[in-house]
Amino acid sequence: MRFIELWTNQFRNLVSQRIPVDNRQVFLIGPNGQGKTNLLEALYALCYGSSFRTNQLKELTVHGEKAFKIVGIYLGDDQIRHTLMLEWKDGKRSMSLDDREVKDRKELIYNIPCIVFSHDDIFFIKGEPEQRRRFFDQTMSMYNPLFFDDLRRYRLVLRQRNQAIKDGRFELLDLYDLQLAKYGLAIQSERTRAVYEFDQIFPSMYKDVSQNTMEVHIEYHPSWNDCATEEEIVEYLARTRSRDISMLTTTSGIHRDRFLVMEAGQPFSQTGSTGQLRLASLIFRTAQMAFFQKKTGKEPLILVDDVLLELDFEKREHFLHLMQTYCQAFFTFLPEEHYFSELAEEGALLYTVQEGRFLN
Ligand SMILES: Nc1ncnc2c1ncn2[C@@H]1O[C@H](COP(=O)(O)OP(=O)(O)OP(=O)(O)O)[C@@H](O)[C@H]1O
Repeated sequence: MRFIELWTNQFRNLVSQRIPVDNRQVFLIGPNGQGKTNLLEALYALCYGSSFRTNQLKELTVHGEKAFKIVGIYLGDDQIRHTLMLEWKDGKRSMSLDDREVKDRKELIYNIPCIVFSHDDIFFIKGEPEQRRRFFDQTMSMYNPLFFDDLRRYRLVLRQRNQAIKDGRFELLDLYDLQLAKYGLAIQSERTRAVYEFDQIFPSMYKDVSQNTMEVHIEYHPSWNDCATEEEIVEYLARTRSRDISMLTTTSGIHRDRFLVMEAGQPFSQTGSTGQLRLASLIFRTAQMAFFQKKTGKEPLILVDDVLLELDFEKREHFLHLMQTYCQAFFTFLPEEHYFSELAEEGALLYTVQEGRFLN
C-alpha cells in the first residue's frame, strides 16, 4: 500500500493544495512551525479518522473556519487506486472510501495500518499507567478486531456500571458484573499473550541499539491477577462491591491493569536516563511495527516526526537498520539535520515545507 497524492483543504496551517507523494520515502524538511507535523497528522487522520495530537477534530480546521477536508489517493495491496476522504463540517465527521460512506472507524483500522513515531512516545515509558495501556491496546487492536470489539464493549459496560453506582441503582450491578467479567477476561487473556510475545521482540531490539548490558523487559500485572475464570471475577466484584460503592467507581478491572518496563528489577522510568528512555520509546514503536508484521505479514505505513535528533550516529545507524520494513514512510526533519541523507534511498521524494506549502 502507498499513498500517491493528497489534497488538503483548510487543514490547520496547510495551504489548500495537491501534494504528490508517490514514493516509498517522503521527506518533509523545514524550520519549526511550518506544517510538517500537520501533514503527518492529516495522513493519520485519513487512516484512522482521528488525530494523534488531539481528541477534538474541530481543532484541525484552519483558525477561524468551521470545516476541513482531506483526500488521499492510495494504491492498495490489491494494486488498485482507492480514494479516502475525511471531512469535518457543521460539527460532524464524515468519511468515505471510494465514495462509499464509512460509518464505523473500525472499518479503517484494518485498511491502512499506520504507526506514528513522535516525541510524546516517551510517555509510554515514563508516563502514567494509562499511557502504556493505550499503547498495548493499540498494538493489539491493529491486528485483532475481536480485541477491539471486546475493548469497546468493556468500556461501555464500565461506564454503565459506574453510572449505576453513582445513581444508587445497585440492583443493576449483578448484570453488569457478568458482562464486565466476560469482556474483561477476554482482554486480560489477550494482553497476557501479547505482552509475552512483545517481550520476545522489544528487549533484544533495545539491547542491539543501546548497547546497554542491562536487560530491559515488560511485565504485565492484571488488576484481576488472582482470577482465572469469569466466575472468579464475578465473585471478586461481589466481594469488593462495597469498596466500589464507597469510592463511587469500579476500582478493579482491566482499566486498572499495569504494564511495567523493568530493568534489573526496577521500573526503567526510575533507572534510565532521559536519553535511554527516549531511545526505549523509539524501540517501543519499532517493536510495534515488527509485532504487527509478525501477526499479519503486512508492512505498515510509518510517520516519523523528527525523533532521530537525539541519537548519536552509531545508535541512529542501528535504529534505522531495524525500521526498514514499511510500505511507505514520511519523515520530518529540520533543515540543519543533514543526516536525513543517511536514510534516504535513491529517488526518495524531498519536500521543503514553508508556511504550509510543500515545494520540491
Ligand atoms: N488550526 C490551525 N489553524 C492554523 N494554523 C495552525 C493551526 N494549528 C496549528 N497551526 C500552525 O501550524 C504551525 C505548526 O505546524 P507543525 O506542528 O506542523 O510544525 P512543524 O513544521 O512540524 O514544526 P516543528 O519542527 O516545530 O515540529 C504553527 O505555525 C501553528 O501556528
